[in-house]
Amino acid sequence: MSLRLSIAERLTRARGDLRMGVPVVLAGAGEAALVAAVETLDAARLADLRLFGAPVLAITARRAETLKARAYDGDLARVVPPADAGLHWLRSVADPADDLRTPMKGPLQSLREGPADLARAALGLAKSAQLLPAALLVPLNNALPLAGSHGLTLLTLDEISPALAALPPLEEVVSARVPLVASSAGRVHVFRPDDGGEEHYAIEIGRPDRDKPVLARLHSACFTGDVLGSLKCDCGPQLRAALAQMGEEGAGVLLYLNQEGRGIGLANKMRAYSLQDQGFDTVEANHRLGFEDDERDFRIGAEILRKLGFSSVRLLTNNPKKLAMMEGCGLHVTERVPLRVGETAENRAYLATKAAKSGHLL
Ligand SMILES: Nc1nc2c(ncn2[C@@H]2O[C@H](COP(=O)(O)OP(=O)(O)OP(=O)(O)O)[C@@H](O)[C@H]2O)c(=O)[nH]1
Ligand SMILES: [Zn+2]
Repeated sequence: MSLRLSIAERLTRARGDLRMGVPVVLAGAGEAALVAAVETLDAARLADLRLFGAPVLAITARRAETLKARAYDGDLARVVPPADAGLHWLRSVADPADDLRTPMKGPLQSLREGPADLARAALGLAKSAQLLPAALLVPLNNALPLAGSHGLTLLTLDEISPALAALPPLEEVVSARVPLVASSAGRVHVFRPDDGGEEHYAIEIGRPDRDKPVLARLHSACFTGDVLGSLKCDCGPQLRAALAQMGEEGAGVLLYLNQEGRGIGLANKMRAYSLQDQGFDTVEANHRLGFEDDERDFRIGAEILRKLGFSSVRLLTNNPKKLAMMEGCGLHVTERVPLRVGETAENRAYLATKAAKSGHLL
């Protein structure tokens, strides 16, 4: 018997560490580094990290573009902080909140030589912890003993990339009857991934025939739209309209996927909203933060539908990427059912941007 933790277990632990401001150790390809997320780093930890060597600051090419830093590594830049750079400087590189008010004084110096694999893994880790994608790396000579003696989580490159890309197996934990306004025959199923990550929910209306295409909706969590009735998006009306249509037809499945803010989390979505108040659209705001337009993993929806016994769907959506993903995951989409509701004066520009830049169908 071995009590050695699996990569999935260490990955989840590493996400928690970074969210608490605790560094982790990444090793591989003859290199190793202490890694900390800039967002959660404090001055004392920064000073401690510096005792191990000179840090490098990894940011995504998206963020580098805004800062006019050279991204020699393609999808990312390894920025060399000036010797006197403190926490404030690091935060200004990581967080675009003050880009316009106090622009960074450049030029930023980026590394051109040497491998960028550790930096890439560090950014993947920060993103998957729903933190700003900016990571401080301090090169190490002797990673293993250091991780062991300080109780730090150790991840190796060969295991981290496939683990970040993999879809953790999901299992249904429980389901129970919940009568809804849309239908008295509602049932909520809770699905839990085996890596301790976010749970997702399936709301089954009626008892859909597993041998026929089911009316289905993949809804991504939107706290502001779904719960608060925000006028900035169309999520709340879409959620209720989808359930109402399922109620009228007597059958359907709505997946409530906890991928807030197209996968960047509520804190980052609020950062994006602040940028939108400075004049950037929904896509530009994500990019300035260092994220892609859409960081969701759409495979989760297909996996849950399959687990529930469905193989073909009539999908309620205006997003062609959701259609392509379902087909790509082996779920047959027999029909796209448009879902255009909830346009307001406040979200008109947002919906127009989704149509123009993200390919949403009108
Ligand atoms: N990052 C970011 N996320 C947003 C913004 N506005 C809404 N969201 C999120 O966008 C997601 C909307 O998801 P959906 O309605 O499922 O998806 P969609 O891609 O618009 O596709 P359909 O509604 O199916 O046509 C939710 O997770 C919201 O929290 C924004 O300005 N920035
Ligand atoms: Zn929304």
